[in-house]
Amino acid sequence: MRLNIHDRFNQELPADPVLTPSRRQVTEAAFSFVTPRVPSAPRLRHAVTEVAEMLGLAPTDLNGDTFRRVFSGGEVIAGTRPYAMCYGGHQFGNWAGQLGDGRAINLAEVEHRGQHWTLQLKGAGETPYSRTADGLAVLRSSVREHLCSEAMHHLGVPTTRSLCLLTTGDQVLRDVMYDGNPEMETGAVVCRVAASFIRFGSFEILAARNDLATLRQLADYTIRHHYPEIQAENQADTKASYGHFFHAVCQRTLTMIVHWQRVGFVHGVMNTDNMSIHGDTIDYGPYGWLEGFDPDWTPNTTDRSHRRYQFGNQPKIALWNLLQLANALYPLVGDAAPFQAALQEYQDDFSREYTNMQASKIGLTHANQAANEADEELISQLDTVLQLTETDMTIFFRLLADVRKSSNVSAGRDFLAPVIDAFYDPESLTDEMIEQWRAWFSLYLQRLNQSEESDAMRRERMNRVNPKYVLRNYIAQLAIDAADQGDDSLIAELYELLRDPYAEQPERQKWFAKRPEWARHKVGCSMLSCSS
Ligand SMILES: Nc1ncnc2c1ncn2[C@@H]1O[C@H](COP(=O)(O)OP(=O)(O)OP(=O)(O)O)[C@@H](O)[C@H]1O
Ligand SMILES: [Mg+2]
Repeated sequence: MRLNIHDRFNQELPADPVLTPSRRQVTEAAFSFVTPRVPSAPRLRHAVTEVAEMLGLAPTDLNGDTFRRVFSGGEVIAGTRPYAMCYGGHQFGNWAGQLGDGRAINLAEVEHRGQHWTLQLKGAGETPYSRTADGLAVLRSSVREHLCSEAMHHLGVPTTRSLCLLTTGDQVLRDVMYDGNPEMETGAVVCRVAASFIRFGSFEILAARNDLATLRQLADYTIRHHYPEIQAENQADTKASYGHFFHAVCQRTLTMIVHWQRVGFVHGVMNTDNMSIHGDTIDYGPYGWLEGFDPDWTPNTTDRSHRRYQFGNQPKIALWNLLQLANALYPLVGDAAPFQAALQEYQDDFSREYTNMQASKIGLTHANQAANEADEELISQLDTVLQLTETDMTIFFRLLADVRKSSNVSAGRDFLAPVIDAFYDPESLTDEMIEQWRAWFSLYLQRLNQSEESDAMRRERMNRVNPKYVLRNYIAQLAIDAADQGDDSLIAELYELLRDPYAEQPERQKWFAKRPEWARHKVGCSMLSCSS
């Protein structure tokens, strides 16, 4: 197994001089060197050939002993020095001080085909940032992280990738529902891959400590390697470059959030330590997928009372998080204007991009123009009717593509036939609800009939925007239950399914189904805790 190692982060930025994993505050440093824990009996459970190829690995490497040892933490790649990054963060709206990679360990950076990738193990043991926890991860949460990273990538959502999932052979104690019933679970490690794992909190911790020298070093480093176009344009004016950097992060974050809302993804813990400066989705913890279309829904039990991170709040929370990043970068510039301008632009652009995305989900085209008022009305009314009775988001939008321009909505319920499978209980639709749906469909059909486009063409366009298959909460749980019994076939099957989420895949139609009743209140299917 050969990787083209080209480390930069741990070469160019200041290191913590202490080399033990003793828990501590780490100052004037961007990271600490650490050694991954050696697992007792590592076993490869699933690997992604496509990510391996992206890194320059051969498919045959995946089955080798070296691969198993390196990506379970048992062997350090020659010439590399693994490290944990120092960062802080705002958790649920409050400043939490130093957090850092408590169980993530960066192995190395790899250069392949002109691109740089950082390899990071999650769950490979203690670091100076582990605080009161053990540095480990369990199979349950690792299956979720591994499958969802790849599913999101194939949905077209910016995300960290996942190279592989291994179990360590060690047991890990976890209290899943924080109710005083801890149990032993199977330990696991995932290898994540991203351009870098620099987070909003990486800057916040340095600003909070007023360590402007390291803050500037980190900002310069990030711009130099990850936003080189900004450096090129602002050679003579580094202050301006920090503002441009912030602007670029705002725009990438915006893109990521619009995608989340498009596919019905709820992150669950949008703390600033879980926000990537690349606009990648990072930290697949208590995330979930909207099943019934309910903007108030959050899967995270820790957030049950405040619902800060519910689906409908995600755009606003991203803005709040960006404001924290602006505060952290401000001392480097000393002028609030560029930050305010970028935040304002985020809001303006967001509302336009969001409406356009929603319009595309119902098949409207605007030939590069913003949606007009009538279309906005159509979109907002849909939001209301979707919530009349429990209606599956993914299934509804996918089936909506089957509606014909010639449909007759004047009487009866038949006009709902194309989308009827999206309703959890079609019997619960009252006459009044039917009339609301009828009103919406009449407007919708009027709008569709303003266009010359054929039903087939519109359907094709809509099916590229509305996935057929997403990693429903209960589906992930089925894969976890099987993996817990040693059977990884469902992980492999779901990985294949989710590689092509917009395709019909008739042979896998059983996964195009509403959440079954048994999963409605089952832990892991509708409620997720942060215990992972
Ligand atoms: N089992 C654990 N051992 C040590 N530290 C942990 C553990 N679980 C979480 N942490 C730390 O607690 C903080 C918040 O955790 P959070 O759940 O956001 O992250 P995470 O799931 O561990 O990781 P990441 O953000 O890297 O995906 C982070 O500093 C994280 O490293
Ligand atoms: Mg995290």
